[in-house]
Amino acid sequence: METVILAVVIALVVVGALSGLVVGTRRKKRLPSAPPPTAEPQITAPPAEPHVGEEAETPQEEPRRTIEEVGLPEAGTTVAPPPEEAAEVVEEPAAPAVEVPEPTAGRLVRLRSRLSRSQNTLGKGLLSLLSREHLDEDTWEEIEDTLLTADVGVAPTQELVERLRTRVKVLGTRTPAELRALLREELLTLVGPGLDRTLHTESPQDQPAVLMVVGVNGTGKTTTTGKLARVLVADGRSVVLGAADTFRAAAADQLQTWGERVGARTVRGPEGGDPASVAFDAVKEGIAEGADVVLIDTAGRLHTKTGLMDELGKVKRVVEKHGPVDEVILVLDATTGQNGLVQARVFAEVVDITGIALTKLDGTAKGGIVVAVQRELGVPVKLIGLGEGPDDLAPFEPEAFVDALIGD
Ligand SMILES: Nc1nc2c(ncn2[C@@H]2O[C@H](COP(=O)(O)OP(=O)(O)OP(=O)(O)O)[C@@H](O)[C@H]2O)c(=O)[nH]1
Repeated sequence: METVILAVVIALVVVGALSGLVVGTRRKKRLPSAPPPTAEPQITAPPAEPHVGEEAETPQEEPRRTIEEVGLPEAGTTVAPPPEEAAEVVEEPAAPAVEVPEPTAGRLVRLRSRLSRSQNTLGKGLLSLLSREHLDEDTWEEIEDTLLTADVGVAPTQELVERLRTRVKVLGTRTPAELRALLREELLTLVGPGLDRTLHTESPQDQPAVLMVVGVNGTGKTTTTGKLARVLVADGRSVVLGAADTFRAAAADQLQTWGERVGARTVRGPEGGDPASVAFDAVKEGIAEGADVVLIDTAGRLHTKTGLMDELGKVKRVVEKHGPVDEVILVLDATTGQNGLVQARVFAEVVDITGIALTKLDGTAKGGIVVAVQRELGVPVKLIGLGEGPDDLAPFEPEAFVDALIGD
């Protein structure tokens, strides 16, 4: 009986052990077929960690560099990332391409055809009148009218006609070549080949030269300031721009765009802010960064002369706290003729103009304004605008100008 009980117990133990083994194996086999982990992460991030999901889709603000933080390129060079870095800068906000402006030397050669196209009616007209067989009073009157129509001005016209009369008489017979040479010489005398047309872009002090650009809005003042920055950069100078035309926000934007194209920084203030303070800050910035030239674009509203006088006078006085202003360039639109002369007079009463930039000479036959405005102000034309292109501003060269007038 005891043996039977022992056998039963052993049998139960064996069965129990076997069934335990089978269950264990089954459990192990079930593990791989367990459901895969859900997309939801099981571990919750601490509250400070960034969330995933919707928030992850929100683009993170790229830390944008302010213009002050952007390193300026070497003047006159194109900024292109080295090839090995190109792949890394994909995420960078697109930097405006820095252009290499056309060199100033020889610009007038390229632009000369434009000058001839617009101006040669004056020269050709004079030549054909002078070539007439009989130079009677009517012809001399026509010569006078031709000069007045081209805006040469009354006094210079009379002077020129007098000199031509005398010289033609002395000449006796007139060959076309002689007449051309004579006219060229006299026109050149009238334009003033001996005037100092150097743009003073080097300060005698150890600081940037300061150039103020003044003129009535719409004459091409901001455009000329921008083009002038390119002229300077082309000549290897570093430039800071001051957007002191705070009256019109678009003027500051426009100037900044010109500056960015050649890597020049623009100092600007709030719309309607104090122009003198912007001008002051621009010079301060120019000094701080060791720039060669600071160009200040000013507002030219001619509503009241007193207002203009106050504003421009103040800008100049405030800038002069840093040192003297090296140039005050008056921008005049050549197409406005006598009106331009009136503007010139008003500005000359307000500030000491040191040079004239005559714009839009490509759009008028009245190139005689060069002579008239120089006489009016006793100041030389230093720059001429011959188109809307960024490099369509050239230093004024009397010989090239007169040659364009009389044609080849
Ligand atoms: N054809 C031609 N157009 C020019 C020349 N210079 C400037 N312009 C154009 O004249 C227009 C007026 O130029 P702006 O520079 O805006 O005039 P602004 O005097 O600064 O006037 P505000 O911006 O209102 O202060 C622009 O369309 C220029 O492209 C030039 O030499 N020839």
